[in-house]
Amino acid sequence: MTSTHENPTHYADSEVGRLRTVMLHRPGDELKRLTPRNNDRLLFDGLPWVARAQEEHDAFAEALRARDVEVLYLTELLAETLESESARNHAITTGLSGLHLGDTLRTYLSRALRDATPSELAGHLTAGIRNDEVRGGHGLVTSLLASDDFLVDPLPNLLFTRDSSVWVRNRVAITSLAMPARRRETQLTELIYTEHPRFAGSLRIHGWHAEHVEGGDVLLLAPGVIAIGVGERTTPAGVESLARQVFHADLAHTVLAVPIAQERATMHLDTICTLVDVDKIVMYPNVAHTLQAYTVTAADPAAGEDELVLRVGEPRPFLEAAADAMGIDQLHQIDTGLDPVTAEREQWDDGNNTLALAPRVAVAYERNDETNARLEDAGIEVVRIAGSELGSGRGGPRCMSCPVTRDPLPTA
Ligand SMILES: NC(=O)NCCC[C@H](N)C(=O)O
Repeated sequence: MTSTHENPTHYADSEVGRLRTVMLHRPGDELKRLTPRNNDRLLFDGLPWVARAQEEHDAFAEALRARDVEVLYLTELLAETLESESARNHAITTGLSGLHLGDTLRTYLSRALRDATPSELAGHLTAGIRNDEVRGGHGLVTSLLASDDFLVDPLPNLLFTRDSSVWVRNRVAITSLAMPARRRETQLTELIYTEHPRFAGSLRIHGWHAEHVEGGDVLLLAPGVIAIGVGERTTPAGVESLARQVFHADLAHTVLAVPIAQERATMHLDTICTLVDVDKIVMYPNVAHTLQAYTVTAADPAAGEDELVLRVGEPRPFLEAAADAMGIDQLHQIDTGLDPVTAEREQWDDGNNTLALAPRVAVAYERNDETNARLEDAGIEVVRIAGSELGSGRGGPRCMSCPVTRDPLPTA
């Protein structure tokens, strides 16, 4: 294993503590699977020019390394994980569990994948397997499926590592993705966190089979305070479940459940707002005044009961509820764009989706001129990256990064 060392500390208690280690996924062959007929189902708005997307992503990774951030690549971690035989067996069994395969084809593919090298297997699990790529083993299912049907779906949204796992203090939450096109991603992140030596012994919360929670909805507003968007992806039951777990493990004292419109433009809370300082948030102004939050805290279990009781407040304006929970006078809002149309365009282009590298330093797509100018006016250093091709999957710097280690912020 060359790219990683064993058992370092993994920890994140905020959005803005100095970023030390991040997991990215360099876009690969899975993006070459996108066609005009499957891109909607696979949650891409267009067909990215893959080589350019890779260049843009390499520049993103380089900008992080230039700030002394350790970059881990999901595919490298996966290939290293698959060196273990138990991990290979598990990955093959779960990867081929779809009922559309049938027993004959499943057995054939399973034998073929057992002969693959770890990096070939990682490639098949991420780029998928098309019917016409199967040589031999022909049976009823392969004959009846169309030649370009996928036997194992590609995972083009692996690019958005934010969504498939979240570190909350020293625990990692394996999320449970709502959209069928993304569900298999968390089988891979779970495998990495279970079997890769770097993560051996990591404590866990949640799981891919649990209520839907996506990482893009989870914002670590401050140590002990977590905002969770509830909308197209994370469900009310998902928030309840995660809140219970973070309280039970003493990872947070307050969860803010934040309803967001169930639309593609606002698929996750981090498409609407992200923190750029301990008390500054870049936010889509068209929703800022209507965004509400339910403040959730834990009460002691009733006598004779084990289960934590969740105390749920009345809905309040999000910015007020957040400032109260964070113990600050005000959470200052920096608007995306100057007028509603620019704001709508820049929100769509992930202007709100920044990745903080430290308090007052954030990575942002260069295309969002007005948002970036407003961030700079507010004293934020903006590290601009290109995203013309990366953006076709509808995610920005925050979506494309899973912080594994950030320096702790002092508790308020
Ligand atoms: N946190 C995020 O907003 N992630 C972006 C996910 C984009 C992806 N194409 C999706 O629809 O899930």
